[in-house]
Amino acid sequence: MVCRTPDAKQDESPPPPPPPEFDATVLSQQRDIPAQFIWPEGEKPTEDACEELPVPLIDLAGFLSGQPESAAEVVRLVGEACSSHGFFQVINHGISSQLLTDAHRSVESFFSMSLQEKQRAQRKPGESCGYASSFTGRFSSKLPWKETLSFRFSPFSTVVFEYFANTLGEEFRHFGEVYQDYCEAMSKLSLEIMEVLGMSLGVGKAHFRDFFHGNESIMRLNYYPPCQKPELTLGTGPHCDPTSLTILHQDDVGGLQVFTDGRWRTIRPKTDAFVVNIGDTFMALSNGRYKSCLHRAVVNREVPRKSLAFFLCPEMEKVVRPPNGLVDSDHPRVYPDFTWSALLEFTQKHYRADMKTLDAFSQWIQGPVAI
Ligand SMILES: C=C1C[C@]23C[C@H]1CC[C@H]2[C@]1(C)CCC[C@@](C)(C(=O)O)[C@H]1[C@@H]3C(=O)O
Ligand SMILES: O=C(O)CCC(=O)C(=O)O
Ligand SMILES: [Fe+2]
Repeated sequence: MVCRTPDAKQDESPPPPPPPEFDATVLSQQRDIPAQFIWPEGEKPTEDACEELPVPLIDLAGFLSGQPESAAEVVRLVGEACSSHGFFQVINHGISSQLLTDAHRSVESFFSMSLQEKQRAQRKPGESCGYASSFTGRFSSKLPWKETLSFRFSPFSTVVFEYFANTLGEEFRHFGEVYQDYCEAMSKLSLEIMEVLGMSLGVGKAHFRDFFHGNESIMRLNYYPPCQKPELTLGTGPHCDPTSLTILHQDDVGGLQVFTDGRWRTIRPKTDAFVVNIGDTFMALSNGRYKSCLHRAVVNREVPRKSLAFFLCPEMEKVVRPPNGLVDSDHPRVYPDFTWSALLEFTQKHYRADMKTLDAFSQWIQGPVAI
């Protein structure tokens, strides 16, 4: 593979020095926010974005219990949503409300710890897992107003449980238990959704479920502290998820916005629903039929916001290629073969994920070095 460096994407002029640290307890109180957190004019939050985006609310009960008529309706609604913007919500998904409550409580207790304690899990440069207080060491401008804790999940292992016990210590055992259970439930739900996606694309129930059977996924806890200048910054900047399928649960605060039909609109939180969206890797697997859509998260002056994101990803070295049924003379291949390990490395080392990640990556893996 011949690699070339993608075009410089930011920081054309020398940026001011980054703030030493994003200590939420200090920064949330400040009337003025450091320059590195101020986003450019065209990317700042817009007031009209509070309008609600109508995304289908899909009741999975009938599909999960094998009722053919409900299943057909689920398949139709999911297919429609994924062909237009790739976002939908699911209810009656089989995840217990107790597990969700525990998962949100644990987010609260983790991020309420002192910066020093959280930094025991500090994310290392070039790695996608660990604790990050904003991305002060990683990017030098357009910093997100958030803290995150990310870790890997793979079925048939206790990798999440071990991560908490080994990285943070025995006293974090309980977090490990909660998130091991949560990730197992998310992986199961994502494979069920893969059945729906396979049926809606006409390649059969098993194709994508089998493809993701041994997934190597990422779980991310997002914590957005209050900000005294929310109109100047973003919690998560505009991006399409490079991963395959995202299952998001947001608390009742609100802040998720999606860009469709030329404008930003909000997906309001619903306690009993998960927000599901197609990521770039699934867009490639569907040969461009299903859309990975631009979204972001805004912050507010008053209260912290929490969200739990499970990013379904294929096994690292599995070739991402659409099934034969989705490729023909009317539908030639849109993206080259690639592995998730290469795309992940691209987003961690060479390119800051945005709305063009997949196109930039496709060029990068195919293109010769430009001299
Ligand atoms: C593989 C990943 C990279 C990011 C985390 C997962 C899936 C989504 C990506 C991300 C959230 C997209 C927005 C920008 C980003 C830098 C962020 O704000 O967190 C992205 C993640 C990352 O690179 O850490
Ligand atoms: O917190 C949210 O609502 C969205 C977060 C997000 O898009 C992400 O982590 O990829
Ligand atoms: Fe996202």
